[in-house]
Amino acid sequence: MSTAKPAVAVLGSGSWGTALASLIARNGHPTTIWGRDPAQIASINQRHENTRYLPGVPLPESLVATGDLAAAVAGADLVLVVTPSHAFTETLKLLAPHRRAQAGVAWATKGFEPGSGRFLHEVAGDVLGDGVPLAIVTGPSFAKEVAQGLPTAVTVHSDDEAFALEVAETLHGPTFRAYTGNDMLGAELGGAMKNVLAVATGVADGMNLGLNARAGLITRGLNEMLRLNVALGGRAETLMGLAGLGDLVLTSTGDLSRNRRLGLALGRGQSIKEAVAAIGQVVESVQTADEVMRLGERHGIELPISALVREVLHERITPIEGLKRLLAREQKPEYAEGLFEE
Ligand SMILES: NC(=O)C1=CN([C@@H]2O[C@H](COP(=O)(O)OP(=O)(O)OC[C@H]3O[C@@H](n4cnc5c(N)ncnc54)[C@H](OP(=O)(O)O)[C@@H]3O)[C@@H](O)[C@H]2O)C=CC1
Ligand SMILES: O=C(CO)COP(=O)(O)O
Repeated sequence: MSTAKPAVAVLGSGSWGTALASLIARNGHPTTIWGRDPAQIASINQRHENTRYLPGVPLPESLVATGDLAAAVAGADLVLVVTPSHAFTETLKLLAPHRRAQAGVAWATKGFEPGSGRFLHEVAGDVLGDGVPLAIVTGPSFAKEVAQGLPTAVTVHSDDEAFALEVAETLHGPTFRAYTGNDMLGAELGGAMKNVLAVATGVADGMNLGLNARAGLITRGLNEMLRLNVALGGRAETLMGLAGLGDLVLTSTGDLSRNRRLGLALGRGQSIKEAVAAIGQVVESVQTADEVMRLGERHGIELPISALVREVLHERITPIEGLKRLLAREQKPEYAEGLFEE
């Protein structure tokens, strides 16, 4: 009997795709990473380094990079999509005709389909059709730290328990814990919303508003996540775990976060254009803030912090005006009635 581990194709060769591909290759899986930039592909194959997105971090020699998506997925038992949310639908459409019939599809992208606001599991179900095992990988995980082998815990959610376990097993290793769950909606909502909320704490810290303000924003941000999640049918416990609270704390407090850094820059008076250009990588909140607010409006859920982040990101109000509006809100009970009842 063969003991070969399942082959994995990772689609997207930015910082997170490269870090996950490196982890999976180190776990002994034949691993191919697909990207669209020939310079990155050559650098991964020849120097075993992604000089653009993870400079200075050695990658395993067994990791193969290619610019040919069909070739990347031809032998794959599992496909992991790690492109930004704006490229998610397009990447799945490229994948669909080449995916092996038995290969399940997971993704580590955080956000919604821009414009439609659809959840990524809805997009995946639509593009790939029924019967394809789907899973989301999410949780507090900076690419750089994972690539450096620092301890990390994530969670894998799927409606298909066996597939969640398969994906978790592929990722799980000596310094990387992968938990499992079956609340795709809640897990996706947490990963998307924390990016928006991290901008708010970044703005407050950029304005030197202090540690009390930071803790208040994180906690009230969590409350926004919980209320929207419950209205959408997600489970509160998912948001109290790695996919929600865990990632919210990491992204709101860790300066490796691009969304936090965007907030810091805005709080210090930089324009959004300057700040995004200086970061030079994907900053998901810029699109996600609109989609979160559309979801809130559709379901009648008030999201004061997310709303102000959206206004600041569109430069319709300044951070100072945003702060004044938040502080001027009426006094109210901390929790909406029935929030934790299912
Ligand atoms: N970095 C992190 O720590 C984490 C990131 N994530 C999530 O992972 C996703 C990817 O982010 P991340 O890797 O960090 O982003 P990066 O900014 O590091 O890299 C983005 C990558 O996406 C590629 N890309 C952009 N548009 C397309 C497209 N249309 N088709 C194919 N590839 C494309 C870029 O290619 P090119 O260079 O050619 O533009 C680049 O390789 C995001 O949703 C993010 O929220 C989740 C957890 C951790
Ligand atoms: O999702 C992340 C960590 O879990 C990365 O956050 P940023 O996209 O803000 O860098």
